[in-house]
Order: sequence, then C-alpha cells, then structure tokens
Amino acid sequence: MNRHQVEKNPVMGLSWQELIKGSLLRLHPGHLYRQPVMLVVGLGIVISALFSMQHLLQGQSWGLEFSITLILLFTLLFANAAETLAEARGKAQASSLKAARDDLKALRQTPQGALEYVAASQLRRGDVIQVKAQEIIPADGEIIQGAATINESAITGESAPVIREAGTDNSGVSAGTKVLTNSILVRVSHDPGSSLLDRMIALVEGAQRQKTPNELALSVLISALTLIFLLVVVSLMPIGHYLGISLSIPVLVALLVCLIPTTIGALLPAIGIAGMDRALKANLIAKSGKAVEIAGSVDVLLLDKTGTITLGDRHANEMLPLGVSKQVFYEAAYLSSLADPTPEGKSIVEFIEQEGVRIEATQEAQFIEFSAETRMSGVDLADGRSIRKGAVDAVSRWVKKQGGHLPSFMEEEVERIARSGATPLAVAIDDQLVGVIALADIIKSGIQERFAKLRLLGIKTIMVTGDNPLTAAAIAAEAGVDDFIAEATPEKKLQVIRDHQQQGQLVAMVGDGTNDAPALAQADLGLAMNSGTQAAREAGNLVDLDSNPGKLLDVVEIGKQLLVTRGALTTFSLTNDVAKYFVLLPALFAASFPALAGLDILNLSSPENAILAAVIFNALIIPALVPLALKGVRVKALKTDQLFRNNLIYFGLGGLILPFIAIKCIDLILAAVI
Ligand SMILES: Nc1ncnc2c1ncn2[C@@H]1O[C@H](COP(=O)(O)OP(=O)(O)OP(=O)(O)O)[C@@H](O)[C@H]1O
Ligand SMILES: [K+]
Ligand SMILES: [Mg+2]
Repeated sequence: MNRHQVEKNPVMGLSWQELIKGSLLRLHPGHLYRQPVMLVVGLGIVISALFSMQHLLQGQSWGLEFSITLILLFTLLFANAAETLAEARGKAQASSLKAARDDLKALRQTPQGALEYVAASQLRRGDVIQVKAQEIIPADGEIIQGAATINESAITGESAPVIREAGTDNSGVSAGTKVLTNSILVRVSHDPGSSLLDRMIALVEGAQRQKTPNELALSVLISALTLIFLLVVVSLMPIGHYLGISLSIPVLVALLVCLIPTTIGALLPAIGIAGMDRALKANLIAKSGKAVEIAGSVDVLLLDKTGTITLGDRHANEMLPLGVSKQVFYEAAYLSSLADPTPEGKSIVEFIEQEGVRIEATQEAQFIEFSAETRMSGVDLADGRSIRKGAVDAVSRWVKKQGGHLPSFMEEEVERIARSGATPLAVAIDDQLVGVIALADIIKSGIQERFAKLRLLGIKTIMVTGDNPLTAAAIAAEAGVDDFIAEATPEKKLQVIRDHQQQGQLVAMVGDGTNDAPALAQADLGLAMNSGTQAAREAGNLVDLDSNPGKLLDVVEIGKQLLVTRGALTTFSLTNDVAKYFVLLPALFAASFPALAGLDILNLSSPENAILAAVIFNALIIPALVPLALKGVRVKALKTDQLFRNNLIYFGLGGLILPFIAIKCIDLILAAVI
C-alpha cells in the first residue's frame, strides 16, 4: 500500500464527527488537569454557568452571562480540537508506516533447530527467524547469519535495493521490507506491540505523552501567570464595589480568561505533537518527545568517519611488502583476513585473489576478531606464528612489545597513503612488520553542503574516527568538518561527548555500529541508523528509517522549528493578554473612573459588548492559530538565538496590536447586531 495516502478529510486527517467527538471527550477533568490554564477555563465555565442559572431563576438579566458561558465553552472546545487534530495527523502518519507490517507470516526456528510457520504477531524478542528471497521480513531485528539485498521501499519510499549483512554495521532489518536475494537468519528485536513504531504511536497518543522538560517549564510559567491574574481579578471585586460598579461573577470569569495565557495553553500540546509528526514525515522514529526538542538546541555534532562521512565500503587497492617477499606478505594478509567478515577483511582477500597470488590455507588457525578497542584483527596459526593486521600505530605497538623493529621506510609509505585520504593497515608476523595495505574510501556526495548548512545553524561538527590523524585530516578537509579527533577508541568517543557536555553544550551523535552504542546513549541526541546493529538502534533516542546520517540536518531543523514555534506562540499569547488588559480596563471602568478615559482609545459601544468582544476574540484566536501551530514557524538557516529574537519582535508586536483591531471590529458587529 502507498504509505503516503491519506484517508478521511485530506486537510485534517480525520472526519468532522471524529474532531467533534475528540473535542468533547477532552472536556473530562482527568484530561483538563494536565494543563492548569485550561483547567481554570473549565472551572470558570462551571461557575459562570451556575451564576447564569441563578440570574435566570431570580428573574435578573442573564443574556450576557449565558453568552459568556457559551463562548468560554467554545474556547475550551477549540483548544481540545487543536489537540485532537494534531494527534490524528500524527497517528495517521504512524499508522501508514505500520500498515506495511500487518498480517505477515514468519518462519521461526525452534530451540531444536527445526523451522515452523507462525504469525508475525506471535514473534517475541530473541526469536530467530529465517527469511528467504522474495519474502517480506515479518519483524524488526538484526541479521545474525547471511547477507541479502533488501528492498526497503515499504518504510523508506526508496526502491533502490540495499545490502544488509550479519556481523557488519549494516545488520539491521525492518518489518515490512522485502528480501530480494539470498536467505538470512534474523534475530527478532521486539515483543509484539513494542516495536519502535509502536512506541512512537504511543508517544503521539495523549495518554502516554509525557511533557518534555521544555514544555514543563513553560507550563509552570503559564500556571504562575494564571495564578497572578486570578489574584488580580479577585482583587477587582472590592475595587469595583468601591467604585460602585457591579461586576457580575461571569463577567469577572470572562475577564480572567481573557487575561490568562489561554492561547498558548490551548496550543501547547498541538505544537509538541506536530513536531513529532514532522519527524515521522521525515522517516524519523523518536523514542521521546524530548529527542525532537533537544535537536533544536544542539551545539556540537560528533560523527564518525567511516560509513557516515564516507561511503564506508573500504576496499584494499594497494598492498606494499616491506622487507619481505610479496608472497610472504600476501600470505600473512590473506590468512589474517580469511575469517574477517568486515568489508575491509573481505576486500583484502578479494584483492589477493584478483592479483592471481595463490595461497594455501591448510593449517588450523584461531581467528582474532577485529575490535574497535584494539583496532587490529588477525590469526594465531597452529605452527605458533601470530599474524596481526590493523591500524598502523596499533600494529607498530604490538611489534615493538615483542622486541621487534619497524621497517625504516614504512613511515613515508604510510604517510603517502594516509595523505591521500585512504586508510593504511599494517600487517605483522610476530615481531616483524611485513607490509602495509591501503584501504580506499569515498566521501559521500553532497556532504560538504550539509556541513556548511549546519555551520550556518551554529552547530560545530567534529569527526571522531578510529583512523590515523593523517587520513583523518585529509578526509576532514575534504568533507569540510570543523574539527576532527583521530585514533579514537569507543571510550575516547564517550569521553569527547562527556567533555563537551561538561562545558554545558548539547551534543548530538550519529552512529550505526555496536561500538557506537555507548556514545549514542551518552549523547543528548543519539541518531541511530535503522540499518545499524540492534545495540546502536537501542542506544539512540532517534532512529532514521532511511539510514541517512545526513538526516541530522533535518532533525535539527525540525527541532528548531518546534522550539521557535512554541516560543513565537508563547510570545504572541502573552503580549495578546497584555493588550486585552488595556482594552478591557478602560472599557469596564472609564465610566466611573474618568482618569481611565484617556486610555479608552477604542471607545467601545458598551462595557458589556467590550467583555463579549474580548472573550470572542480570545476564543477565535485559538483555531486561527492552529494551522501555524501544526505547520510550524518557518526557520531559515539562522542560529537559534537570532531566530528567537526575530520572532520575538514579529509575534510580540503582532500580539500587542491585533487585539485592539480585532476587538474593535467584533464590537462594531455586536453593536450592529444586538
Ligand atoms: N577488519 C579490520 N581488521 C583490522 N584492522 C581494521 C579493520 N577494520 C578497521 N581496522 C583498523 O582499525 C581502525 C579503527 O577502526 P574503527 O572502525 O574503530 O574506526 P574507523 O572505521 O576507521 O573510523 P570510524 O570511527 O570513523 O568508523 C581503522 O582505522 C583501521 O585502521
Ligand atoms: K487569554
Ligand atoms: Mg567504524
């Protein structure tokens, strides 16, 4: 099915009935208490309704009071509608992603090793399933055996096949994607109902949605203002009495609602959900609302080199014996790579075979797996020889530890290879370094522009790589990152993140490997590639279904847009309230308090119409701003401070002026109609 197809009302994402139902259901106190300012409106409606009834029963005038009650009710319904609308759009987005994975069959391995067919919904975390060519992968997981070309268009919309392989940083697979060639064994990563997508859907839905720290801070501010205005309005009662103006309770409630920040209180949930919705649209799965929000204030971005800045498909393209025959060097390189499943290892075997050099691998051997800590891999042969290949500094250290010496002209060869941007690998047999291999890699196209844009947004990019400083410098210069750190182990990467965090900076990290997982978890924003290992996908707080590290730029934009939209509408809401204060005060009191007459520039038709016009405006401004809350304020390539300052002026002034014009217009209509 086409995941971009929208059901229901194409603009809203849900029908009018659903919108009305959702708005009414949210009148429940259990829902209202989440946003104190709206709770106050709710209580105001009840109080105002009771007093209106009393007026009615006692035969007093009740028209104004009932009108106020009704308008306040609509204020609340409009706020609820904003949230309902945002939620529906987010859910529609998530469900269309999810639809790809329903009703699938799985071929599961029993503990005895046999295979059985089960429904995908029966799969549990840890189950091992077999998926053959032309079959749809029934669950999210990690390939533990085999390699396959996979069509991921169901989740990415991109039909070019990708390669996923066990034991690499590209072992992650997703439910709904299709295996094109080969058969693979996949370890399932989630219990039913708790996949990444399920979690994101829960996040979009009200019940599970937690307020982010930023939202929480704003809620506290709004609540404090609400309390202050409550005191102000209550204190107006004796003042009004002293001045001989009788202000009925419903009028005071109306005044209160006009003064408290209802606009931002009403739109706050919608703004947050809309941010998540935008993330989903960009094929990003957020594990918390906070993840999206943090993206907007990231200061530093750490990236690894191989596979993030470069294509990561490192290939041996030169092999240089040092002080030994070609045959001896090739044999050492070959034997140490035969069981090495990494692209680097395989490419060495391929290179030697292509050169036509024949090597017998007859004796028993113990393979030493590559690790990012040792930065070496190798083999211990039955005849007692140990062969190691790896980063030049690591292998050099290994050789020296055994009392060996480095070949005299090694250094200049290594330097030549590294300066070209390739990765030099040294190969050693026991205490003798026997040659170097050049692994070529290619920088991804368009990455320079991405870094340039990040710089415009005020984000510093640092490449952190396990590779040597010369290669790192060459790639860093070509890619245009701001800084780089070479010869980094996973611990070192972690340390770099902590150092920046201690300086009060928010750090983002992009990664896909198991060795990236600690750093992804430590970073404030960990963007994991969906193609990555299970460990990486679990450690990150955002997962990119497209597995495109350049996506970070979009993440930052979405986050900034969220923060700026929230800031802009808060500013608007607050200045709006201030303006309403200056519209209402003279309108209500000018008659009996002539000193205020000078302030009464609007010259509204009557105090009653003034208060009605103000509550009507206060209610209507909510739906009027819903499109902006959902779409977000446009962010250009500006630093967050600048963005905030620009919007402060724009929305602050707008918020100050608009009520004067709008309330005057509504008053004119009221005066004409009533
Ligand atoms: N299969 C391998 N066998 C031996 N050494 C390897 C192998 N793969 C990589 N190396 C060496 O180990 C170094 C560190 O590898 P690691 O994967 O930690 O970092 P990297 O891939 O170079 O950079 P990045 O951290 O940007 O991914 C590499 O630069 C290379 O010198
Ligand atoms: K208000
Ligand atoms: Mg790597």
